[in-house]
Amino acid sequence: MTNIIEIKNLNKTFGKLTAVNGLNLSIPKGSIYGILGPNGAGKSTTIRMICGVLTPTSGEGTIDGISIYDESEKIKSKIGYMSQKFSLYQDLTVLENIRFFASLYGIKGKKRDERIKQLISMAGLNGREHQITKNLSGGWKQRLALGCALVHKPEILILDEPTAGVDPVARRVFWELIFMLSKQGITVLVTTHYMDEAESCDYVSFIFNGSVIAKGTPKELIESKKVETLEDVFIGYVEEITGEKVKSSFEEIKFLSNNENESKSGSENNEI
Ligand SMILES: Nc1ncnc2c1ncn2[C@@H]1O[C@H](COP(=O)(O)OP(=O)(O)OP(=O)(O)O)[C@@H](O)[C@H]1O
Repeated sequence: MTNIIEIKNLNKTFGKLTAVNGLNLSIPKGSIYGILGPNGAGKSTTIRMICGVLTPTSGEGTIDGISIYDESEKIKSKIGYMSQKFSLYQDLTVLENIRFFASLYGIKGKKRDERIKQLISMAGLNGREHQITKNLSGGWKQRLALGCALVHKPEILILDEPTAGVDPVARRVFWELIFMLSKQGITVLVTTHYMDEAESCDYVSFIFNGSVIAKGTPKELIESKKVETLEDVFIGYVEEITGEKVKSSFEEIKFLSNNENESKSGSENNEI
């Protein structure tokens, strides 16, 4: 199987902080590849280096054979990127947003109009073309952002927590779109904190402290740890590395919040 993304021993430091530390990733063409990891693990920093917008401190990386150091313009034409913030112009209409993204990639005239029609239909936005973006619900904004990310027909779609803050129905619809795009041959790289989404990926990598600590298909990972779910695998690795029981820290949180509640109700009582 050909790997469309190859990352070897990638590092990124910000001053004294090492955000990405000897990271390796091999992403097969046409796959849905999930990156999981706690907050601050280095997921977004890795993605920014893959997209060619952040220069690595050291290490190697190629996107479809193109070095991430040399030819960021060529890389950008191959990648569609969507972040959790959606990067849409809130005061523009649906159509104007897609047109704007098309103009960024130099897509004009008949080709642009045909492409916009396809994307509106793919995202299920028919009838909403002239709505102002800020009036759309989170789920519609998300699908519009996906349409904008696909306007230049990229081979790779990179999604950084694309479903953060949208409701379960919108999440399901969004993932149906991802599966459809994957069937069309697009490689999808997605970061997520949702384990059900991770289990929908062909492969996943767990990132912790800037390094990949485990990778494989969801099934392989679950079997290797002899547990029930990917969440159990994830928690197992975090416990192994930190030497701390995640369960007990949840208990501590519960204990703390109970105390907080007690003192809150106590102070309310005092006020009465
Ligand atoms: N431009 C920057 N300057 C300084 N530190 C940064 C910068 N960007 C990221 N970091 C730090 O690098 C570390 C990794 O951050 P990153 O955003 O890659 O994590 P993440 O895994 O995407 O987290 P999250 O799940 O919260 O999005 C964090 O400690 C973060 O504060």
